Amino acid sequence: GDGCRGAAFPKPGASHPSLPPSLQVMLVGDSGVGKTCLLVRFKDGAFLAGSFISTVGIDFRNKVLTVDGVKVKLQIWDTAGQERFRSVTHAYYRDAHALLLLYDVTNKASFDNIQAWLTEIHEYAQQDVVLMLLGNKVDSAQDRVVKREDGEKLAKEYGVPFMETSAKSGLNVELAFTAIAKELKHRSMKLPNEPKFKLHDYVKKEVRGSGCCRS
Ligand SMILES: Nc1nc2c(ncn2[C@@H]2O[C@H](COP(=O)(O)OP(=O)(O)OP(=O)(O)O)[C@@H](O)[C@H]2O)c(=O)[nH]1
Repeated sequence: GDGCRGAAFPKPGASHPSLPPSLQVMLVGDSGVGKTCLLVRFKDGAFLAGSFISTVGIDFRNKVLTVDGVKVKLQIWDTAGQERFRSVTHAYYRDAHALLLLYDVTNKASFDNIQAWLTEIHEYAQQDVVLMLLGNKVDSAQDRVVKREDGEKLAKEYGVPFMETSAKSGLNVELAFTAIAKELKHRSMKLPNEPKFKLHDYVKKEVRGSGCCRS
């Protein structure tokens, strides 16, 4: 059965700390910011070029990462950014351990909507949800309208870790999901003598630039 889905983290101090069978990570943000492409890049290492097919409702894929020698199974929920599917996605927030909130650096409106997304997250997600802000499509340097500093400033204002990514070139995609997996793993398995993991510091491993020539 799937009865463990959304199970709470083990109690701190439990004698055998262990990870929940899977950790739910949800991708949210306006339609067209690249949520599906980011997930496909992470899962399959590919970029789906061509026509844009909007996600209908919600979709998910699993990926197992090895974090500090421990296998972490991420169940990644790809939500539809379109307004008409909002009520569907609202129902999933509660079970999310982590949220990746995306905007598109070539689309100002998607950036301006981040505050509304944060309000929605505040309303529907767990209070201790792990949150990260991603500015996607940095490969499109000529079309960029949202400056890196704008993203940084907004993220700082809300105390949210921030990175710029490209699903097209792959820039920082693996790093973003690894950061989330590490944070979730450290939260649920507090091993003795293990230094505290700091997500805000870890995101500084981010590679700067457009990533245009990497893929
Ligand atoms: N240049 C560039 N284009 C991208 C990138 N990521 C996505 N795209 C393009 O942006 C469009 C939308 O991408 P999707 O991943 O389908 O967007 P989405 O956020 O899942 O959209 P919804 O499902 O409607 O919420 C597609 O045409 C992609 O090819 C990127 O990193 N760089």
